[in-house]
Amino acid sequence: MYVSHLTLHNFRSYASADVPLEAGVTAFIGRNGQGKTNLVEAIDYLSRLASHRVATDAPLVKAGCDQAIVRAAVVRDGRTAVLEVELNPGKTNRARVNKSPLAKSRDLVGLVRTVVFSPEDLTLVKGDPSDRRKFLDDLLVLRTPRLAGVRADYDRILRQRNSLLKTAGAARRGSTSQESALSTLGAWDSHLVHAGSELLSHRLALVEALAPYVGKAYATVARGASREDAAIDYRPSFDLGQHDPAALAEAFHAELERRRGDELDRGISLVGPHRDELLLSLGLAPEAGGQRLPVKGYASHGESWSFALALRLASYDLLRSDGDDPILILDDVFAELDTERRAQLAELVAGAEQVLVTAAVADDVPAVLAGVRYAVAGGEVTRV
Ligand SMILES: Nc1ncnc2c1ncn2[C@@H]1O[C@H](COP(=O)(O)OP(=O)(O)OP(=O)(O)O)[C@@H](O)[C@H]1O
Repeated sequence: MYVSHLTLHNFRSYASADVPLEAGVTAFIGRNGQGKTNLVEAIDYLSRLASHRVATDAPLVKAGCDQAIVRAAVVRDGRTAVLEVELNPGKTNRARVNKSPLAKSRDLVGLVRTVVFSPEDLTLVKGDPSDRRKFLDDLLVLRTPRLAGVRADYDRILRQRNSLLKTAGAARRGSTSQESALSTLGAWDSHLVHAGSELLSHRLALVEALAPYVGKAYATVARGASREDAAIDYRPSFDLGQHDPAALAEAFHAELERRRGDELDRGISLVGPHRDELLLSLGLAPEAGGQRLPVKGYASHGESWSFALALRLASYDLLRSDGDDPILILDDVFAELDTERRAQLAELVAGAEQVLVTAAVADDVPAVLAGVRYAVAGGEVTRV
């Protein structure tokens, strides 16, 4: 799949932009703050309806405007579809495919699939567990767009349940009647278990599918490493028992019952996929003891970068194994890497159907990624 045309209206720094694109490599080159990332961010936004840089839509709309539009012609198996999203911060976003409105903008998710490498990727390794859960859930939704709804439901249920726990906990401490809050809590337990077990079972399957690709990618990116060195393991917040959905739901429910007192005391939900962790580990060489150590807190800066790249490359390989080449976006990433990792990454991605690169300095883009070049300056995008 590749984007053959990108049009922006009031998106980030662009009042308007019209950029024809091709399959293969395209690099956007320009000094800092000229709007290179804004272009690739727009394409990434179409794939997930979220940005890799900000958590809300407001910063994506040009300052002083109410609405932004991102439109892209996407070619897949020789057929072109025009995808469009209208961002209306504080109001409902709207999406269209070939000018026909979709019932929900969320229905657009997955029609174009991107894998983004960016300097922020180091937080996958060094950041909080929530960064790694988000990595898993973003990938889940790209592979199974229906899960965007399950994920949103789970977050909504969690917020409602947390506020109920606060109310019921306060009533308990104040010795006032908490009966009605507790009976409502029972209903929210069922909702949480229903959405949570579905999310959990898909995450477990995803980690199992992704793990071999992570090992392979790490061995390619980190010199001298073998494919057994890098591992990912899913660490749930309760003992799962069997992994089939019914057994997961039962174990989840039982744990909620068991932790009821703690949850009321603390006024938050302590069990469920929002408390799980994706553990990243590296094996030490046999002469250094051979045991596995978590990456966070132990790995060197270079090893951490290699792991972050391996997670992105593994995502790309997994999405490809589903039968469709995702669009690769390398946003400002070469400046972060040493010459050797730069060359390795470039070689690995050079054959992808479409690779979009941003860089402040043309020389930072390895020669193997020679392709179409655009200069980005002062809001103008010019082919060079
Ligand atoms: N909502 C917005 N409205 C207007 N301008 C914005 C908005 N969001 C970001 N900008 C501007 O866009 C510019 C940043 O663009 P972008 O992140 O694409 O830069 P870049 O060319 O990738 O730079 P770098 O090489 O530093 O990463 C900044 O000047 C910023 O002020």
